[in-house]
Amino acid sequence: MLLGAIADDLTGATDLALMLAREGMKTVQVVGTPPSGFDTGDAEAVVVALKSRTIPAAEAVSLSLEAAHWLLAGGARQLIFKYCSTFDSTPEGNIGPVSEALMELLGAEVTIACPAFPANKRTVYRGHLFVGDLLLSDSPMKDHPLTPMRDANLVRVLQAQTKVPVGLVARDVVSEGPQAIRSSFAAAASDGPRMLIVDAIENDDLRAIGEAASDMKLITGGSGIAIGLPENFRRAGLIGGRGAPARLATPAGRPVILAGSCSAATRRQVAAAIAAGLPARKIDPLAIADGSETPAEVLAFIQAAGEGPALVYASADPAAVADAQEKLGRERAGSIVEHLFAEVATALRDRGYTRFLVAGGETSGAVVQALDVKALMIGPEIDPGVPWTLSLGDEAPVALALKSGNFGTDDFFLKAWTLLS
Ligand SMILES: Nc1ncnc2c1ncn2[C@@H]1O[C@H](COP(=O)(O)OP(=O)(O)O)[C@@H](O)[C@H]1O
Ligand SMILES: O=C(O)[C@@H](O)C(=O)COP(=O)(O)O
Repeated sequence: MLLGAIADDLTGATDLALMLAREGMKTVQVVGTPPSGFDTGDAEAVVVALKSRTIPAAEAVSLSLEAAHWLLAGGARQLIFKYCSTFDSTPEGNIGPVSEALMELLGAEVTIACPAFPANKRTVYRGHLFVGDLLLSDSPMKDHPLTPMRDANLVRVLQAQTKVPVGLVARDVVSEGPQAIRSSFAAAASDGPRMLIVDAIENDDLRAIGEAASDMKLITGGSGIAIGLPENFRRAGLIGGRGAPARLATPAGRPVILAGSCSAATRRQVAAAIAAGLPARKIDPLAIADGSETPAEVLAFIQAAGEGPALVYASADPAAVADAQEKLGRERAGSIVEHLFAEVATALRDRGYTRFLVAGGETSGAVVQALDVKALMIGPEIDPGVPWTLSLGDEAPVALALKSGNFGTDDFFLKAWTLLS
């Protein structure tokens, strides 16, 4: 293993693994930190998927350190801490505390923090994060059920989460290329530990940043920050050229769509699927809480829906989410939905379902944990940041498309299936 990554949620891990695979590294994604001795085969990059984005900071730090120790023991020469391209975090973290702990572990004087992912319209300019044409704080992320993002100034957001001084490498420097960027890292390091937000508005910026960071022990950011890293290993003669994208041996079996994301993109995808005539059932946290909606009923609906994919969705608009959270509490409203999806997914797998399309990072984490999937092979890209994957090491493998809430075109739930044989 050359490159080790720790991702704070499952869809984020898949997004990063796809990026590394596309850039020519043999990449495996594992779910949680595996036991020592776990075989990652000939993987050149390994991404550990955690579910640590919204848990208490101390727990996130401890899980991330455990993953880091495992990756280092496996030979990783450089670590990436992958978080969301919309910098999803709470005022307490967990981006700051985890980055700080990993810097300490690695003895890193300086690290970068760059969530830019231009293919999905996330750009950073003058330290401010844009989602398409909107500042993060004006985007639908301001209403996220678990991590509402109300400030687009990343220097300020990150500084509130860490005692390590946070600085900025602005686009003026980035556009001068790898040499200038590297000099700005060195200047920051000479002043003591630093976290640097780095501007990037296009892939060429990210490739230049990647080249400049070839010697950096820890790199943090969205999947975009990884775009230039495989080339460093290729230049050093450590990896081969870019191969053809992996083909998945898709298991025979029935398909289902489980959507727990309330993002604007997922809600559009739900609407498009319903408009196209997919059998669909909406579930509501309040109904689950009072017992009027049960996993058994949801299961019966899916099984009765026929051979094509049925859709079960909790996706709701910000007013409905706020109402559920007011009555149940933010955490319980989320976990009650996640538990239902987890239970339904397990029952479906036991009944021969093998193709799962899951929308939402936390939701995917809950489903994959329930299915007891230990590792994933990355398959064809459905849309930027979202591949089909195949569970590894299972007697009865399942195909999983784990969709980040905000990713994918409106017809994602319809078109994804065409990539499976
Ligand atoms: N109707 C709802 N009301 C409140 N919370 C909800 C509702 N539907 C889903 N949730 C919760 O919102 C969270 C969405 O997070 P996640 O699955 O990570 O989606 P995303 O990828 O969009 O961030 C999950 O915890 C999910 O259970
Ligand atoms: O970086 C991204 O945007 C994604 O990889 C990601 O982390 C998304 O998280 P969710 O929106 O919670 O799925």
